[in-house]
Amino acid sequence: MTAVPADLGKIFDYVANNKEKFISRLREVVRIPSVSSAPDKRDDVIAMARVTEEKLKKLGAKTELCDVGMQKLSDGRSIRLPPVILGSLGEDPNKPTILIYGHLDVQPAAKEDGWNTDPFELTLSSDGKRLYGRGASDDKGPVMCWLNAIESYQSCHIDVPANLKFVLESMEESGSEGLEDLLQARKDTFFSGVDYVCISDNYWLGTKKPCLTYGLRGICYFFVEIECAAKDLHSGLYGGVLNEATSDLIHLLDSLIDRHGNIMVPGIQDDVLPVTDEEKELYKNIDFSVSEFKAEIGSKQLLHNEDKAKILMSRWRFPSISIHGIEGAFAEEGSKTVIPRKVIGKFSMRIVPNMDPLKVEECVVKHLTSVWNKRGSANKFKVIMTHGGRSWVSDINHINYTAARSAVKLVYKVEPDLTREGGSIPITINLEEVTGTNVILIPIGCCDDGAHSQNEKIDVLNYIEGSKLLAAYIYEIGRMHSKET
Ligand SMILES: C[C@H](N)C(=O)N[C@@H](Cc1c[nH]cn1)C(=O)O
Ligand SMILES: [Zn+2]
Ligand SMILES: [Zn+2]
Repeated sequence: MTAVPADLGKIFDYVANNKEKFISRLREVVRIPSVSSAPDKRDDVIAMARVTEEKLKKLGAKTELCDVGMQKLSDGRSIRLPPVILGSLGEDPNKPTILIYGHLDVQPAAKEDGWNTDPFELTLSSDGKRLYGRGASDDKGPVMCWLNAIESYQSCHIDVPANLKFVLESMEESGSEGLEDLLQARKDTFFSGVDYVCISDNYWLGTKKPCLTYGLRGICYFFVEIECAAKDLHSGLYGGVLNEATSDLIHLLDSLIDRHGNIMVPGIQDDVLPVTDEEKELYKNIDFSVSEFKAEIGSKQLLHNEDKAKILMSRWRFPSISIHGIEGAFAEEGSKTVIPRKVIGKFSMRIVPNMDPLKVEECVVKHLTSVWNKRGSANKFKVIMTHGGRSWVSDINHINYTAARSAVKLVYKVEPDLTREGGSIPITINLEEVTGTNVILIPIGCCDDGAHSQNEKIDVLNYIEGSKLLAAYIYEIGRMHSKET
């Protein structure tokens, strides 16, 4: 392994010596419940953007809070979308320019969901190893790692060897509404002259070995709505006299996937590319333990039981459907005997290269309409795709990847695995298209961080070494770019 250059060594020491300060920085932002899917939390989402903008300004960045318009809610109301931060630090024509993307919004979280601590109060575990809180890993922790890295350069009086641009949005967890239009509008201004794009918004494949990620699945999110009455009804008085909305909905949802996880929507598999022999080879060498994976999620049996390649392919390169919930259905404690008047089923399909969200929408709407017509219920039925984002796969031979691999080796002293991921960052492919350059994902947290789940955390080690890693990535881009040009 190569030795750490002296300047980078100083930066690494600064990061290590400022661990408490950097943890406080994360604590301050976890405290803001910036849940993008909850309209009543919109002020907090906006506050989160403002607080982060101030932090960037303090580091000397030029910033702009961009208005991206209004959001139409399902109940007909409209509310303002949170602003997108565009920022830039450095404009030296002799340096490469890195565009950094991250998001400041989080998934919902409540103590009652089964959290052991307040989700919006960053809490250190008693052994001092883990930091619990919503957004600790997805994605406030990694965004703060960028700020920690920049502060470290500046405090050590070491020139940042690249110009940095930032695009920090606050609607990622809700389909990145408004961002694509902003990217198009600023294509020839803010987004021009970018040499590399870097995103830190995903996770290691395991808990011990770092990785770099070159692929993501896309996502198509659906709402299916059934209405059976003008008001909620007493099931003792009205049960047995009408088709209930929830039964109709469950019938529809059950038609989407079979017991083996096969998608039953006609046309969905048509565009999925066959697995090549070359691709099969890639899966053989990846460090992934099926038993550890099963233990982590606490599931006794997986669909593709002990087959490592099949499990990874099911997560990364085949489509899947997940049912997320039913709005309007009784879900609290106790035994309320209600017939809900209207229910909305929420499900999403993860999509893969060569699949088009519009075609997916067409297939799903056609399928559910056909199942609905066969059911012959007199209730009201509506299905809509609320957002659709494409998948993304990148070129791992680009200097962006070479620099990141070298950075991982400098910090973690291992060669990273190159992985794809089943999650979605819908704007990734747009960033690639708008800048016309390569995108890399550098994950900071571990696979067991519990993103979107109860007790989300980031390990102190990952947060601190992650701050070093991003500093080293900037350093390596600066070094390798000047050699290349
Ligand atoms: C991978 C990333 N950290 C993430 O969690 N993305 C979300 C994006 C999304 C899209 N619609 C709703 N959420 C995800 O993959 O679910
Ligand atoms: Zn995220
Ligand atoms: Zn997320």
